[in-house]
Amino acid sequence: MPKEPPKTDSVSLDDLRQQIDSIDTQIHSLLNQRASCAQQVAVVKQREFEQAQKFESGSDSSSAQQLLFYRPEREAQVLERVKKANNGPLADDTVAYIFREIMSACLALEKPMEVAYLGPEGTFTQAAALKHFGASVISVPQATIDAVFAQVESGQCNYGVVPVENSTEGMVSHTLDAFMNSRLKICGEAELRVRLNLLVAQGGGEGVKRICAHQQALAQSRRWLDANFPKIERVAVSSNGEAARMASQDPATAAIAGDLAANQYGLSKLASDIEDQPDNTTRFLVIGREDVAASGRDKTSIVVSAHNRPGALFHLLEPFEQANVMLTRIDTRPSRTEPWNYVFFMEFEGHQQDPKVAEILQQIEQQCVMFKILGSYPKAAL
Ligand SMILES: O=C(O)C(=O)C[C@]1(C(=O)O)C=C[C@@H](O)C=C1
Repeated sequence: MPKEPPKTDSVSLDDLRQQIDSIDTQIHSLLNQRASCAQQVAVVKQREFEQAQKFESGSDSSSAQQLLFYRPEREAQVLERVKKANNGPLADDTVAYIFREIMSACLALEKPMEVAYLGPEGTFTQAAALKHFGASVISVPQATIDAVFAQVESGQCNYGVVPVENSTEGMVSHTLDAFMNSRLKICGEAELRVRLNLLVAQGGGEGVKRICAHQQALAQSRRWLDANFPKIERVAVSSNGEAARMASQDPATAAIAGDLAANQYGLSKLASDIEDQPDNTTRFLVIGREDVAASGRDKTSIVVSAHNRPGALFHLLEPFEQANVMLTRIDTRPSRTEPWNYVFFMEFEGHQQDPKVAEILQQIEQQCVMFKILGSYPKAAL
């Protein structure tokens, strides 16, 4: 329940502004104290990394140490803590968004992060990347999901963001397939409420001959388009961002895209919220090269191929029931090794280091011809 605003009978506007100025001075000073702490954290991480390397070079251990500035599990814990401790009047999510940006700025002082995403600029994937990492990262557009994987694999970008499923249209099979041939790990997830607009160049709207969008956006607004523009040609293009770019250059082209793309290309809205499902949401995965430590609110994703025998799927699911662990998703994809052979993408609650989850993983591995842990990562906190 929002709190009642305090009584203001005897307070003047000047008094209140003076109070705000004084609070801002304190916030400002605290922000810089926090930033300076983060700078010291970076020095400590560097020192610990060098010590671990020295120790390793003296032993025959082959585990490659990495210097990690971005700590997804710590960020998730900070966001959960501020939400829990919040007494208002600001909403929990609002407070979390503010702290998201504070951490993003602090991390950029430790090390500027480059994050590849499925572009071009203005896509929902870019919006998801900024929502997850905050605005202080350098976001680097890529033309395809494979290119996002390649940028992170080669080390050119620190992390990547790719779409994985939509609440109206289901899974993004290309992303699941890309994991099959990749050594990258899932380091996080982000959810984005996808609000679609019909966009045209400034001052346009008359004489629209085609509506361009990614095929998912066309599918997500199909009924609205049938009702409002039944006779206008629909053209599937590589992304909504690309559709927006095309609309900005041609008054006969309208685009379906989100607010980020509308702002990016200076387009006007002919209509907003045109998605057929009012809670249309897309889920994205953050990919990186390292395993993530447990945050206390985690998920684990695996991809497996079971021995081809009766009850195979039943036996894969049984350990979850026995351990009372929530399976949050299961998808089937062709294995691409031989016809009519399938792999299962499974996602469930808990971290691979939790003894309960470790036991499940062991049981599943015993039943599989192929078994791969894609990663354990914090549940979306925003
Ligand atoms: O705690 C750390 O390891 C930090 O680097 C500090 C901090 C933060 O600003 O709170 C910044 C970046 C990390 O991703 C996590 C947290």
